[in-house]
Amino acid sequence: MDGYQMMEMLSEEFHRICLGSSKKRSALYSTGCEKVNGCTNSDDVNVDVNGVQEFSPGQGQVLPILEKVIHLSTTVQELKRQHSTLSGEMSGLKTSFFADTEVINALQHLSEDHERLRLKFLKVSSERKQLYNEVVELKGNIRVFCRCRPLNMVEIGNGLGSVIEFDPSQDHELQVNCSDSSKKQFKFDHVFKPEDNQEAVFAQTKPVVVSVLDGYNVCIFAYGQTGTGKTFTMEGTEGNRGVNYRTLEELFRAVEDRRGIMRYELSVSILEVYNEKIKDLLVDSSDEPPKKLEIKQAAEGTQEVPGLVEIRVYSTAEVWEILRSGSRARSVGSTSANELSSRSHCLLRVTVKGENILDGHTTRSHLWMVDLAGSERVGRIDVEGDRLKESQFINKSLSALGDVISALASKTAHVPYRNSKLTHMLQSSLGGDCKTLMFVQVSPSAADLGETLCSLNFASRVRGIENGPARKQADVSELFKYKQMVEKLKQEEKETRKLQDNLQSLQLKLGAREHAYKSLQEKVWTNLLYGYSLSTSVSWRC
Ligand SMILES: Nc1ncnc2c1ncn2[C@@H]1O[C@H](COP(=O)(O)OP(=O)(O)OP(=O)(O)O)[C@@H](O)[C@H]1O
Repeated sequence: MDGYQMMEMLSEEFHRICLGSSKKRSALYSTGCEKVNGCTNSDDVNVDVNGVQEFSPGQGQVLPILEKVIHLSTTVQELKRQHSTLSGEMSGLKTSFFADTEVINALQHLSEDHERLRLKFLKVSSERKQLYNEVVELKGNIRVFCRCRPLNMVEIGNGLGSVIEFDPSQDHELQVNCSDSSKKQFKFDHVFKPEDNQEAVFAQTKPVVVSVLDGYNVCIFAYGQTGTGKTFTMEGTEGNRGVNYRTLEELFRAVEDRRGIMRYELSVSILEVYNEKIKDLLVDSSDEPPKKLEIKQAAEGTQEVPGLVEIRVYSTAEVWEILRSGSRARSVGSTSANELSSRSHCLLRVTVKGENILDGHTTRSHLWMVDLAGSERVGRIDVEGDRLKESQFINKSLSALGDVISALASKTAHVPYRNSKLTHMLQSSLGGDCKTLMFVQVSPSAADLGETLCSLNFASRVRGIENGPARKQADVSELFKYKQMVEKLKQEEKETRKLQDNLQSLQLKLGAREHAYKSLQEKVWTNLLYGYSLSTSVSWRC
């Protein structure tokens, strides 16, 4: 029972007792009713002239009533005292609250500042996005990196030397020593030497992958002969993680960085294209035959694969396991796991849903990371039966990919996406505003010279059409200017975020004070009302 309920009960009790007492007095003095003989205990009964019995306190009850009256008077006094203390507290709080005009004014200013900064931030964000996009575009929407693996133990043991030379002053060039003693020069957007590690590779890749958070579709693929390091570059190993894992790690980092401004949802799918059939690598197909997956055109013009598993990911910790399980499923059912892996295209798709908290703008974009099938020519492998069929499918899809990239780079009206499952699936992420990055992987071994030249020629065609030397020359100074602008905008973005945090904490403080004030006010009013009614009742009844 709380204080108010107790007061209420006491008030009723008091009222009942007083009413009984007053009725008794009236009966005694105005109607002349007589006390019934023999009724001497405390529950005396009076009988009026009409024979109606009425409860009335006898002499033995007067004392308890008086005691109760005294007790109630004390309670009322106590309540009055509490009320006056609370009133005092309330008026003190009222004074301090309203006297604190500085805080109120500061909050008003902050509120205005917040609105101004919010608008500025939206403008700056959209400029940043635009500039960032321009920077990536200036570098080329289709970019080609070349990575050369080190000679392996077998090659060294066989006394094979490297046919590839790197000029230390040229990050973008390599030279191949041909068998006829001639030299062939190749130029790419970046060349990674055998000693370049996974960090160095990702440092160059990062600007492209982050575009997916701004709503751009991105496609990265590793192309090259079997054993040249496509899987090493894309997947890597537990202690030497590749582009796939590092990309997700970077995306989580950037998502955290943009918290409070953008809300993101990241999910991953892993699939394989083998002999022009799509297989979901995140489905356990050991129990039942795998579901047939097809590419469908969605209403908004994007390509979707209905039924493809998408796993929502929240942190890098769970990503590695998902990537490993996808990779394990890739080799299931193969008599020679490594060979099958090189005969299929493995695709990791990251779907990013973004929402700008400030203006409600939403985006949905895909980032594809593709470990392509080995590009070696049919002549070098077994050309009978299933292997011949596999090789034909691989050749067909790789040349379809080459055709698509060439068509995009030369801006022809028709882009032949539908010539293979691979290019059809990647349609929404190749061309237009999308960023494409190709890793051409090569072996330095003299034994692989022919394949190395084939891969480098293919990659040069992909790159050459898009980035003519004249355009690249003109872009360098512009690029520098844009880089500086992007840095400045990033700084402004940081400051805006800091101000927003300050405003938020001030708003919280104000809310807490308002709440305390309101609850105190309520308490005072309730006490005032109950105390007043009780005191009135007591003084009136007494
Ligand atoms: N840059 C590198 N540094 C060190 N080791 C490398 C590098 N690139 C490749 N390797 C090693 O070479 C071997 C073959 O690499 P990997 O399996 O990645 O080639 P691949 O092109 O994906 O082959 P496949 O087409 O069969 O899938 C692996 O043992 C890998 O660790």
